[in-house]
Amino acid sequence: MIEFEHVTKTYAGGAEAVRDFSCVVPSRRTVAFVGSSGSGKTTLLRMVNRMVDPSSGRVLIDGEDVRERNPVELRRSIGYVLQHGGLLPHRTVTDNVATVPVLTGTTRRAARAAAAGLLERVGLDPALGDRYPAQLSGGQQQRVGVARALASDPNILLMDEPFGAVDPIVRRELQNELVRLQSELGKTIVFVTHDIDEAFLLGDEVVVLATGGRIAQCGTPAEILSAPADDFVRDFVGSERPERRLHAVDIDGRSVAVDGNGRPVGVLGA
Ligand SMILES: Nc1ncnc2c1ncn2[C@@H]1O[C@H](COP(=O)(O)OP(=O)(O)OP(=O)(O)O)[C@@H](O)[C@H]1O
Repeated sequence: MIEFEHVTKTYAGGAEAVRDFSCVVPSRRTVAFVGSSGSGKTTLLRMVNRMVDPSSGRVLIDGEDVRERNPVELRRSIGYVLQHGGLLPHRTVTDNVATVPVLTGTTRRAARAAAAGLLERVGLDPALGDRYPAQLSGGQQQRVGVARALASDPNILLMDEPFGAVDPIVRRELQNELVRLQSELGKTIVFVTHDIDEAFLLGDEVVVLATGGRIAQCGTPAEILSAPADDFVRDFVGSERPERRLHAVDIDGRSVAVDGNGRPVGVLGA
C-alpha cells in the first residue's frame, strides 16, 4: 500500500507543482492519476521512489516513510516504466532486462535466463533479446521497458505515460496486455496518463487532477462517470459525449456500468 499524506511540492524558483495531496493506493490495485499537462502527475509519481522529495508531507510504503529508505535501494525495489522506455541504447534487450537483478546480486547467467522468461511474459519473442533497443519498434521497446521493470519482481510498479509515444492501435494492444499481466501478477501500480480513456480502462481507481496536484475527484471509473464531482470533471471525462452515455446492465446478477460503446467500465453493485 502506498499512502500520500498531505504532500506538497514547491520546486526551486517557487513553482508549486502539488499542494496538500492525500491519497491511498491499495496493495495489488492500479490507481491511475489523470490530468492535463502540468497538473503534477509526474511529481507525485516520483515522490514514491524518491526521485522527488516532498517539501512537506510524507509518502509511506506499507506504513514506512520512504525518507527512511536508502534512495538507491528503494529505486531498485520499485519498477519504473517511462514514456520512452528509458532503455540503455548500447546494451542488448536481454542485458537491459537483466541489469537490475545483476546489480542486486543475481548471477549474470541466472538474470539472463530470467530475462528470456520475462520477454515472453510481456508478449515478446525471446529471440529479440540479442537485439539493441534501436532495432525494435516503439511498441516492442515499451514491452521491454515493462519486462525490465518487472525483472526484480517488485511489489510496486510506477508507470509514467508508458504508452504515450506509440500509435493508437499499438497503444490499445499494450493497454490490454497490461490488464492481462496485472490480473496474473497483482502488482500495486501507480499509472500516470493524460488520457482519460486509458485511466478508466486500467485504473481500479482514478484520481482526476486539476492544476497544482489538487484532486478534482477520486473514485472508481463507474463512480466518476456516473457522478462527476463538478464541471471540471464533467468536461474532463467528457460526460456529455454520446459515446460516454452510461447505462447499467445486469450480468450474472451484478449491475455493471457500460458506456455508450457497450464497454463495461465497472461494477455498480451485486
Ligand atoms: N524540476 C522542476 N523544477 C521546476 N519546476 C518543475 C520541475 N518539475 C516540474 N516542474 C513544474 O511543476 C509542475 C508540475 O509538473 P509535472 O511534471 O509533475 O506535471 P505533469 O502533470 O506530470 O505534466 P506532464 O503531463 O506535462 O508531464 C509544472 O508546472 C512544471 O513546470
